[in-house]
This record gives sequence, C-alpha cells and structure tokens, in this order.
Amino acid sequence: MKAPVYEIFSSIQGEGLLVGKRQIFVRFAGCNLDCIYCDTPKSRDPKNGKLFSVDELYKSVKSLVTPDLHSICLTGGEPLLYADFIKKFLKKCEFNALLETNGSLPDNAKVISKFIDYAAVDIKLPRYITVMGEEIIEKEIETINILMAKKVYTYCKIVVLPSTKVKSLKKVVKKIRDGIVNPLGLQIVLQPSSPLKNWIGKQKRLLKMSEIIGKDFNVRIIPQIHKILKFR
Ligand SMILES: C[S@@+](CC[C@H](N)C(=O)[O-])C[C@H]1O[C@@H](n2cnc3c(N)ncnc32)[C@H](O)[C@@H]1O
Ligand SMILES: Nc1nc2[nH]cc(C(=O)O)c2c(=O)[nH]1
Ligand code: SF4
Ligand SMILES: [Mg+2]
Repeated sequence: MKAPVYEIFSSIQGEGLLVGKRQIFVRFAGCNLDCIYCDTPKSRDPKNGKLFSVDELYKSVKSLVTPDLHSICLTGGEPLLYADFIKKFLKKCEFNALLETNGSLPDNAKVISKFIDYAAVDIKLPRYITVMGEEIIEKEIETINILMAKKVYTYCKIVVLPSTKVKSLKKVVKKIRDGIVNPLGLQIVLQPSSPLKNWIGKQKRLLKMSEIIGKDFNVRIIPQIHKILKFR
C-alpha cells in the first residue's frame, strides 16, 4: 500500500490550538475540495506527490525528530483521502498525531479515529468552494461528532476572508450549534485568511465575527503564525 506525499518537513504548528508546538509535517498530495484561498494549491494534485510506503514514510519522519518534538501533523491536500494508509502508518508510529482535515469525509474519519490524538477540522464557508455545496457543513459536523465521541482532542477552524459576510457566518454557526452533540466541548478557532495585509483596516470585522461565534462557542482568533515568522 502506498500514498502520494507532497512534502515532509519539521516546523512549528502555525495554526489552531497547538500553535507553537514543534511538529513533523506529512503533507499528502491530492484534495477533494478547491478552496479559493488555498495556500497550498499544488498539493491538491495527487500527481504532485511521491509515492511512499508506510515503512519509507516512517523512516523519513524518524530522520526529522528533534528534542522539542510534540507530535506529527498529517495534512495535505486532504489526508483523509488516505485513511487506510494513515491507519497502517499510525499503528507503526510511536508519535502522537494531529489530523489537519477539511472534514468532508466522515466515513474515513471513522477509520482513523482510534489512532489519532488531535484533530483540527475545518468548517469551510460554502462561498469559497465550488465542488461541494452547503451539504459540506453537515459532513464536517458529522466528522467532528465522530472524533469527539472517540475522545480525540478536536477543535474546529473557520477560515474567514475580509469579504466574508457576517450574515453567512451567522447561518454557519447556527448549523454547527444545531448539529454538534457536545457544543460546550468544542473550541472554535477563527482563522483570518492569509495574506494578513488584506485585513488592514478590517480588524473590526474580525471582532464582530468573534462576537457572533462567541455567543455559542468558546472562540479565539489565531492567524497563521508560521506566515508571520516565515516558517515553512
Ligand atoms: C492546506 S489545508 C490542508 C488540510 C485540509 N485540506 C484542510 O483544509 O484543513 C491546511 C489548513 O490551511 C488553511 N488555509 C489554507 N489556505 C489558507 C489561507 N490562505 N489563509 C488561512 N488559512 C488557510 C486551511 O483552512 C486548513 O485549515
Ligand atoms: N508551520 C505550519 N503550520 C501548519 N499548520 C497547518 C498547516 C497546513 O498546511 O496544513 C501548516 C503549515 O503548512 N505550516
Ligand atoms: S481543503 Fe485544504 S488542501 Fe484542499 S483546497 Fe481547501 S485548504 Fe486547500
Ligand atoms: Mg500550510
């Protein structure tokens, strides 16, 4: 069994609730979505990946271990396209693992839910993808419920752009509130889109969005700090 890997590198986690933790990143190639803001568009094509076996991937990851290593980050592209491969890899790998996913493949989340320690599940604003409609939110909520039920440390990230309408965010937050089994247990990260320069003069909108989410959920605004520090 092999999977296409776009890149493997050591850095600090630049997003979400594990921000600042040292991680080894495994970026799979291939994605089932087409977010207009995607900052790694080349990784969406599986042909841009190199095929790795589990043993080959394990050897590459092991070669990047550092004394401050917290965990590995399985990302992409969309890692859940390779759920069976990931399950086999995590059975062999002794490190804790964060799954960075677009949440659109709940059945595949079930396959790996016992082997993952942390999960960052995006709730994509439908306006910014074309390959799926509003139904993506139900799938992402199902993925979050599956992972939380398996006691995976799960949080949700919502990427917003300066063009994001407050009204559309309200609609999405209502869907999340109505669909999440344990809303008190779900932390939401409001992630402003990069490049951050586009937010100059728009900071008030971010605060408004935080207030909307904060009515129902534990929320915090965290930008992609690896972009600020110029880490990979
Ligand atoms: C490249 S994606 C790969 C994992 C998975 N496909 C997903 O979307 O979660 C990793 C993370 O980067 C975020 N991201 C991608 N482009 C971004 C941008 N321009 N600004 C802020 N976050 C971005 C995504 O929302 C996602 O949380
Ligand atoms: N440093 C760093 N942190 C990240 N967190 C999520 C990333 C991703 O592209 O999935 C990412 C990334 O590409 N680099
Ligand atoms: S789901 Fe992730 S990898 Fe795929 S297009 Fe969106 S941001 Fe990029
Ligand atoms: Mg990235």
